[in-house]
Amino acid sequence: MEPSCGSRGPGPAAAAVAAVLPAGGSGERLGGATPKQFCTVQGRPLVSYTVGAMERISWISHIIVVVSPENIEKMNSIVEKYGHKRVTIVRGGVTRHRSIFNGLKVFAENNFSNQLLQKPEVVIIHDAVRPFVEEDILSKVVMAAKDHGAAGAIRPLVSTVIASAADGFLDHSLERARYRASEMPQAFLFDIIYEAYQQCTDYDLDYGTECLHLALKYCKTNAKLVEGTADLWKVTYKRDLYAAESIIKGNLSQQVCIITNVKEDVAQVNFLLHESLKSRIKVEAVSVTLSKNDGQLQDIFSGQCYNFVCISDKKYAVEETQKLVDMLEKSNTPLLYPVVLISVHLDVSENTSCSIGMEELTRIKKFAREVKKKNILLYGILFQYKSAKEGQSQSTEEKDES
Ligand SMILES: Nc1ccn([C@@H]2O[C@H](COP(=O)(O)OP(=O)(O)OP(=O)(O)O)[C@@H](O)[C@H]2O)c(=O)n1
Ligand SMILES: O=P(O)(O)OC[C@@H](O)[C@@H](O)[C@@H](O)CO
Repeated sequence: MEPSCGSRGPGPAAAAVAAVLPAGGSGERLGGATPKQFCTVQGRPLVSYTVGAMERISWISHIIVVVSPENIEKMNSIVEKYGHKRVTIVRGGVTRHRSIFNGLKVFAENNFSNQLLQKPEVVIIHDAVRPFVEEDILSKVVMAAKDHGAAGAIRPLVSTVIASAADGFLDHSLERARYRASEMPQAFLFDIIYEAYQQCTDYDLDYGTECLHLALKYCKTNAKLVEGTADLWKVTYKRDLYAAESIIKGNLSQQVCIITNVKEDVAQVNFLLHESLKSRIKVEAVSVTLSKNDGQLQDIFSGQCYNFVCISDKKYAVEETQKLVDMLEKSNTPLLYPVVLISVHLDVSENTSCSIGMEELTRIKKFAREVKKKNILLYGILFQYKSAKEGQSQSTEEKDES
């Protein structure tokens, strides 16, 4: 009798999508006492970057992180520290397949927290140690899973695959162009992959490495293969962690948060700067009143943003800048990587003497020397505008030359 492996074909456009992130391994190939998913990059556990990547996608309703029993508390503290939402932590198994199966059960059976989550139409399965996953590939595999029942990201093989004979000599080699590396993310109609796991043998669960194979073997579902990007690789060896750190640093340097107060003309500068930067780097523009919105800024700082442009029209911008530095320090953002803080002081008045502006910049320069010891690179820019009738405008820029 054909297994009841769920219906195929296009589901409702707004159908629920959930993600299961297996994070229950011990990371033997990487070495060290800490399982690789909990190794920190820029002070933040690797798994948190992957959860964050999923959280940035609004149409993923639930994120199930599957960890070994001894790491449940650690995962809970990561979720709390980094403010992860939509996350349910589930107990892992002794193999990856068993962990994934445990993650799926939370939608189908009472899990240990007795919380039954709404069953999604489509479930994404993505290794927690593949932190560089973007919405585009996730959307592609989810749409393909809706139409075909299963889908998975693939990449060209780098090395040729060969088969060795029992005597340790070459038996044959595969024609590399005909084969692909199976990567993650993968996506499935929930009923198909859940049914497949329910029919799995212990051998499958203990020695298998391929979810797409289970859907084919037990639900006769040929997964749609989707070409993925180069950064879908899995952190497996130490070198992969170094590579991940280099990519994360590169990503951080491409993010800036523009902070202004809510006054109209300053907010206008915020808008113009955002528009001019957004085509080149990832920009977040925030208009807050520093003294009133600590919470909002704390969220930004704990969001691991590493570059800030603070635009102020206050008389003494250095006090505003000091407030930001204090909040940055309170946010426990690990300043392992230089934080760039550009303090832009807009001085729109009729009879501003340049001396006041220069005094201000000198104060900022002195402050910059102090905060540089904390790995915060502070720059001050002063924009002075004379009244329109004089038709003059001056801008002076002072950098910390120390
Ligand atoms: N019992 C297991 C084993 C692995 N995984 C997870 O499956 C993903 C991919 O597996 P792999 O790279 O093999 O991780 P490890 O098993 O930890 O690595 P190793 O084989 O080197 O020990 C990882 O996120 C890992 O945490 C899991 O959830 N449960
Ligand atoms: O075998 P490992 O546990 O190292 O990693 C799991 C990988 O096999 C898996 O993530 C992809 O190959 C896609 O199935």
